[in-house]
This record gives sequence, C-alpha cells and structure tokens, in this order.
Amino acid sequence: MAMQTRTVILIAHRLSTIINADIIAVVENGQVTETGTHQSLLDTNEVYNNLYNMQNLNPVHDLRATNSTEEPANIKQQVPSQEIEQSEEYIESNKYTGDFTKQEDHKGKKKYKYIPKNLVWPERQTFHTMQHYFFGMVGEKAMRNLKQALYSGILHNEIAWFEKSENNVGSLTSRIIYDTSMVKTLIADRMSVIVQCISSILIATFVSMVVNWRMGLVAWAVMPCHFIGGLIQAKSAKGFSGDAAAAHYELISLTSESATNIRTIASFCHEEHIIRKARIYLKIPKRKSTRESIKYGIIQGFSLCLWNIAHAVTLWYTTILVDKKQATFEDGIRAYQIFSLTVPSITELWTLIPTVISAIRILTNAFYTLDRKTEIEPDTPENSRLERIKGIIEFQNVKLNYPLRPPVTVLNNFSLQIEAGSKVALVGPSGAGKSSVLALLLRFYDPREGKILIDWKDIRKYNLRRLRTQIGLVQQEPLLFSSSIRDNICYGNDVVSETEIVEVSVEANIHEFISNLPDGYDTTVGEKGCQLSGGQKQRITIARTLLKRPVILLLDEATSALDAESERTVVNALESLNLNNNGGLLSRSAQITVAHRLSRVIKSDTIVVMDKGEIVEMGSHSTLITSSDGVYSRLFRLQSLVEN
Ligand SMILES: Nc1ncnc2c1ncn2[C@@H]1O[C@H](COP(=O)(O)OP(=O)(O)OP(=O)(O)O)[C@@H](O)[C@H]1O
Repeated sequence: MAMQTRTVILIAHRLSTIINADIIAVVENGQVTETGTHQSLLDTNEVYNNLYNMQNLNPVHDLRATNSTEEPANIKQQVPSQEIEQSEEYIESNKYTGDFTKQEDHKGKKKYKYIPKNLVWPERQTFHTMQHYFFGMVGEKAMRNLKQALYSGILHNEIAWFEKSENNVGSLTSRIIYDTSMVKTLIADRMSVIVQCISSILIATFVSMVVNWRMGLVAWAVMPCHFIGGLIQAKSAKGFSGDAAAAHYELISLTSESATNIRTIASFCHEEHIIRKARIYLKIPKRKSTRESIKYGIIQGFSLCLWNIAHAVTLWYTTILVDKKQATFEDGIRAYQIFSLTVPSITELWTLIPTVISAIRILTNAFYTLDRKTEIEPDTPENSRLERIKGIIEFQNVKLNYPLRPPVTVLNNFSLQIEAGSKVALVGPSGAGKSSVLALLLRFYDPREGKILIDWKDIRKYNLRRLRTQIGLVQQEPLLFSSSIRDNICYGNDVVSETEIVEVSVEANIHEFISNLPDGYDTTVGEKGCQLSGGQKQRITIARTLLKRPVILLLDEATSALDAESERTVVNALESLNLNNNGGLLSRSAQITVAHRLSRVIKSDTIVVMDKGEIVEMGSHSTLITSSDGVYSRLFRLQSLVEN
C-alpha cells in the first residue's frame, strides 16, 4: 500500500530532533536568516554551528543523518498516527533502546529521528558507573579516615576506660572493623541510590505536572501515604537491626575471650560450656527477632494497604478529571503512569531508611567514642620539652579508689619519699595495694586525694608520654607482642643498635637461649608470647626495660617466674642499672620493687611494709628485723622457716 505523503514542520530547541529535516530555517530576531540542510548550515551558518556545538550532539545522530535514506529492515507500527518504529540494528547492539520516528516528506522520502526511550543510553551508563565509582571512592576514604581516627581515639583513653565491660576486646574490635564499614556502605551504596531515587521522584513530579498539573498535585497529595508506611516500616526495622548488632557484639566478645584463654578452657574441658553460651547468645536475639518478624509482617501489610489506597485515590481522581473534561483520558493515564513509575523509587527509599537509621545509630556511637575526652590526657602540656627527671619521688597523703569500684579505698593516706637512685621495696600481704602504688606513678589512674610529685613537681603537670619514656615497668605477668623477639626487645625504642640488643639480652640472661634458636632474634613468639616459657618471657620483658635505661624502674614481681640461677643474674643486672644522666655523670635508677619473696628485697635501701592500703612499717632490713613483734620480722621468720 502506498504511503500517504505529509508535510512536517518541526520547531525545536534540541537540534537532534531536526537534523534530518530537508530544510532547516535559522530564525534570529523574528527573521529567517538562512535556510539549508543540517550539513550545509553547519558549514555556513555560525549561529547554527554554535548551537550544534553547545548541544554537543552525539555523532550517532550524524550517522543517522547521513544514512537517513536507508529504511530499517523491520519496521513495526506501534501508534498509527505517529508511526513510531524501532531499529532492530540498534536494539540488537544493546547500546540503544530508543524509538525511531519515521516521517515521510512530500516526496515520499522516509526519515528517522531517534527518540531516547528510557535511561539506558551509553552516556547514562557512563554516568551510572562514574556515580558509583566516585561514591565508592569517597566511601572508602571516609571509612579509612574514620577507622584511623577511631583507632587513635580509642588508644587515647585512660586505662580505666578499657576496664569497662562495654569496652571489652570484642566490642572494640567490632567498633573499629564493623561500625566503620557502615560509613562506606552508607556513602558508596546507599547514597548513590538515595540520590537516584530523589532525583527520579522530582523529575517524575515535574513531568506529571506538565502533563496534567491537577494529577501532579494529587500524586503529591497521596505521597504521605507512602511516607507514613515507610516510616512505620523503618521504625520497626530499627529495633530489629539493633538486636542483631547486640548479638554480634556479645558473640565477638565471647570468641575473642575464648581464643585468648584457650589453654584455660582446654585444661578445664570447658569447650562445651562455651559453645552452649554461644548458642544462648544467638538464641535470645533469634527469639526476639521472630517476634519482630511477625510485627514487621503486620506493619508491612499495613503499609502496602496505604500504598494501594494512594493508587486507588489517584485512579479515582483521574476518572473525575476525565468526566469533567479537565483532562483527556490519555493525559490522565500518562500522569498516573508517571506517578506510578516513581513508586518503586519511594519504595526503595523506604527500604533504605532502616539502613540509614541503623548506620546513624552505629555512627553516633563511633562519634561518641571519638569525641570522648580522656580523663588522663597523655599529650598536655603539648610543647613541654623532654625534661630529664632525676627520679625524686614523693607521695603526699594519697587516697586511691579505682574508678570502677569507687566505694573501696585501696590506698589511704599513703605518704612516701624516695630519693633519686635509691632502692625501695614494697612488701605486704596480697591485696595490700603494692601494685596500685606503681600504677599511680605511671598515671594509669589518678588519686582521688593527695598528690604525687616527681622532682618536686606534680606528675599531672608533666607531659605524660614523655614522662613515661623515663619510667620502666616490668610486670608480674610478662606480656609480649605477637612479633619477633627482636621487635619485642626494641619495643618503644626506634633507634637501637644490634650491640645494644645483645647487651641487654646478656644482662637479662636470655641471650644464650635466643642464640640457640634457629632464627635467633628473628624468632616469632606467637600470640602474647605463647611459644615461650614464663621465665623466658619475663627475661625478654626485662631486656626490653633495660634497653629503655629508665630513670625510675618499677619491678612488680619481675623475677617471680625465674629459677634461682637466672634470678641472681637478672637481679645483679637490675641492681647495677646505671644511666648517663646530667652531662655524662653515671647515676643509678631509682627502683621500686614489689616482691613477695623477702630474700629478694633484703638489699633495698628502704623496705615499706603495707597492709590494707596503708604503710604499717618502714625502714632497712636490718632495722625492721630487730623489732621482733613487727610485721616484717614475723613475715621474714615465716618465709625463712618455709625455705629452710
Ligand atoms: N583495676 C582495678 N579496679 C578495681 N579494683 C582493683 C583494680 N586493681 C586492683 N584492685 C583492687 O585493689 C586492691 C589492691 O590491689 P593491688 O593489685 O594493688 O594489690 P597488691 O598488694 O599488689 O596485691 P598482690 O600482691 O596480690 O599483687 C585489691 O583489693 C584489688 O582487688
């Protein structure tokens, strides 16, 4: 059947819609300044050329223009009056899924104009990829920054903060690893979708307003139904995700605690108990989540009901508009369809709300941890230069209550003076408060009352980090890091020579053992030094402290795990620990030793006998032993008897 010829006059801003026209007229100030084809105008008309360049038309359109006389093989009529057809060639290439409008001029020539049908032309894909790439990049960076900040924020806190149950290893690990990854999820995955959804809602609203403003307004009027439904869903989902997170923390804590104490667990055959505990940790939230699921289902139904009401109202209003001839049937349906297309975006936004809320809740905790001001600030005063202390110590009426056990007074009215380079021993029954005295000197805790002075200056006025570099501590329980022996000895010392490492290892009587290991100083010690014996670990911690050449040396049962031979060597090394102080003059470190074995403290300048947080006796061994009914002489006689 012969095609009917038709004259088409197109008025357009978008040149892509007219580049295939036979005659294009350029109109300026109400006058036709030039006429011609697309190609000829491109060559001769500056205004047309500029317009074309500004719109940056895709070369494909040119391609279509040059091939305009070729008719696609398979033409399918969709809307008779408009003769819209599709190009198989392009659909097959999967690059373009637009429609082609076939138009015939008066000569019967067929022209095709490309109309983008949906949002999958290559530029949009590109933008989609770019959007995800940039959001991904920002998300990754934000996560890394937050991880770093959180890690240093956590380490900034005072010791008592780490003792709180909510700051156990599991919860801290989870906070740094899991919580921070939420930032990435939120920015990289969710934000891009949120931006997409909001923009498609706005565009759809605008277009539906243009098609039929009454319908556009109705679409907005029923929008609250969607939002209310979404909010109800989000609220119920929040509780749901909160429980999941809580279960997560408890399980992580249990896992890390079990891994750390695996030897104790194995020796008590307690594995089953731990597994039962893990099951309970999973069961409680599971039960809760089942309840929540039912609640969630009902709420889901209710919000779907609201959604359907919104659709019903819109369709009903369409019929009224059509009835009153305020909208054509096509426009009414078009506006309704555009509105319907936005609903998936709104639904998607709903589903994101719980994630965003839970991310905000999680991040609030992270920011709370970040913003927390430590009670013992390690970096103030900031600009104080490294003051080399002499090691004169004074406790003035110190009262200590541990922050987590405020009613219990651990040290009461504790006063003690220690000369530079002197050796003081703290002895007394278990729980008397000896280790607490050492903890106060390192400012692990601050006293509730009284003052601690070093070189007549309150220790709170020193830059704590710098002060701590001059105090050495060897604890009863030697703690090593999971790295090589060398790294453990050099811990905290950046510039150390091999000779110094060997020197302190000889002094700590551990060099021979290390030299006999296949990897020598490069031998790794395992988690917390689990591949070494207690005595070996203790000697490595002593070597580490000796390397520091501390002005004040705190020894808390430092040689308790050593055999008699090793102890003698190590004690000799500790006693002769000298440091180059004040212009090269050799001086001794001040030493405070906590010991249960009294034979270990006989040579001390002063022995302080403590009981229930108070000093009950004080003096040299020879003085204290003379008082036959004194606590010290009684303890000494008892120990000698046991040892003999
Ligand atoms: N971090 C803490 N929080 C709360 N109480 C603590 C803390 N550390 C120690 N205590 C309590 O303070 C008291 C003194 O403990 P400390 O470790 O100073 O005693 P000690 O004389 O060194 O004992 P031991 O000889 O057994 O090591 C004890 O009753 C102990 O329970």
